[in-house]
Amino acid sequence: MTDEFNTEIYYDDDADESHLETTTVAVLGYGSQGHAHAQNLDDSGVDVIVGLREDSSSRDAAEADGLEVATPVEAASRAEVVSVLVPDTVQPSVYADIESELDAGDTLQFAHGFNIHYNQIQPPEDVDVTMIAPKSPGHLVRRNYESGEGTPGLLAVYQDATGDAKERALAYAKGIGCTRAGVVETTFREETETDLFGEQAVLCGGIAELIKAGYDTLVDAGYSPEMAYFECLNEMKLIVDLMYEGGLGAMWDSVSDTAEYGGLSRGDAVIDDHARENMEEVLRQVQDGEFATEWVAENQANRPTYTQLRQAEKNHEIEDVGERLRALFAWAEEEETEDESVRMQADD
Ligand SMILES: NC(=O)C1=CN([C@@H]2O[C@H](COP(=O)(O)OP(=O)(O)OC[C@H]3O[C@@H](n4cnc5c(N)ncnc54)[C@H](OP(=O)(O)O)[C@@H]3O)[C@@H](O)[C@H]2O)C=CC1
Ligand SMILES: CC[C@](O)(C(C)=O)C(=O)O
Ligand SMILES: [Mg+2]
Ligand SMILES: [Mg+2]
Repeated sequence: MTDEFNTEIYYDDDADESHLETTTVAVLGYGSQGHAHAQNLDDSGVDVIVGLREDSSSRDAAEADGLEVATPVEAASRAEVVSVLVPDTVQPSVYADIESELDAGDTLQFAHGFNIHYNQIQPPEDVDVTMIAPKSPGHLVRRNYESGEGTPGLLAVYQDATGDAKERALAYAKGIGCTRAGVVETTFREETETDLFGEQAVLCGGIAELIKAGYDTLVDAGYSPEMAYFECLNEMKLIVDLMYEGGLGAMWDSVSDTAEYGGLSRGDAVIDDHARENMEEVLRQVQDGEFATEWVAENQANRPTYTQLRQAEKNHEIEDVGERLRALFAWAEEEETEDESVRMQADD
C-alpha cells in the first residue's frame, strides 16, 4: 500500500506467509533480536533452527524456549533463510564460517545494514540479501508479538537473485509480527545511516548527554541530587510517552502553559545552532564511513576506547543516585518484572 507520503507501507494483508512455508529459517544469535525473531517465527508456524557457537551462553535459554539449537554452520546448511542476528561487529567472522553453506536461491537476512552497506560482508550474487529491521529493542519485539500487537519495521532488498526476495522478506516480517504494525520500504543505505545517526545523536547518545548535562547543572548549582534525578531522568519517560502517543503536540498539550512557554522559548538556547552543526558533523561521519572505519578498528584493537567510555558512564553520579532512589519507590517494583529483560540486555 502506498500512503500519502509516497512510501510503501506493508501490513499483514500484503504479506503471504506461504513464502516461508517449506522453508527453514536459521536464526544466528539468540540475543536481543535473535530470541525475539526465533520465538516469533516459531510461534507463527515457521520452521526455525537457532545457530549458536558450541560454548554459547545463550544455548540454555534457546533450548528452554523449546527451540532446536545447532552450530551456525549446521543451522545455515539446513536453512534456506539465514537471519544474521549476532552483534554487528562479529557478523563478518560468523559470515565467513557460514558462507560456503549458502546455496543459490537462499536468503541472507539482516536486521541492520551496517555490514552490507560498509562492505564488511560481500555475499555471492546468487543469493537474496534482505533486511527486516524492527524499529525497536528486541525484547519489545517479543513482548509486542505476545500481546497481539506488532512492532513497526523497515524492509529493504539489497540483492534480488530469485525475483522473490521482497515476498520472502515480507513473509519474514509477518512471522515476527512487524506487518501487524506496518513495514516501511527503504534501502540498506538509508536504514544504516539513519539508524546510526539516530542512536548517536538523538536516541542514545544525545539523550544521555542531555540528561547528564541537566543533572550536573542542577547539582552544581546546589540542588539535591534526588531532585535533579527526578527532574532530568525519571520524568523523561513520562514526557516521551506523551510524544509517543501523540507527537510533540500531545506533550505540549499536557504540560502547563508555563512549561510550554518556557520550553518553546528556551529549548533552542540549549539545542542551538552549534548543537545542530555538531549533529551535521555526526551525520557526515556516518555518511562518509568515518564512524564505521573507527568502529571496526576499535573492535580489532579489543575495544579500548569503548571500555573506557562505558566505565565513565557507569561512574556518573546519576547512576548511583538513580539506583538508590529506584529501590525506595513503589513504582520501581511494579516495573521491575516488565523491564527486567530490557535491563539485562543493556547490562550485556
Ligand atoms: N538490539 C536491538 O534491539 C537491535 C539490534 N538490531 C540489529 O540486530 C542485530 C543483532 O543485534 P543484537 O540483537 O543487539 O545482538 P546481541 O548482542 O543481543 O547478540 C547476542 C547474541 O549473539 C551471539 N554471539 C555473540 N558473539 C558471537 C560470536 N562471536 N559468535 C557467535 N555468536 C555470537 C551471542 O551468543 P553467545 O551466548 O554465544 O555469546 C548471543 O546469542 C545487529 O545487526 C543489530 O544492529 C536492530 C534493531 C535493534
Ligand atoms: C536505538 C538503538 C538501536 O538502533 C535500536 C534498538 O534500534 C540499536 O542498534 O540497538
Ligand atoms: Mg535502531
Ligand atoms: Mg542500531
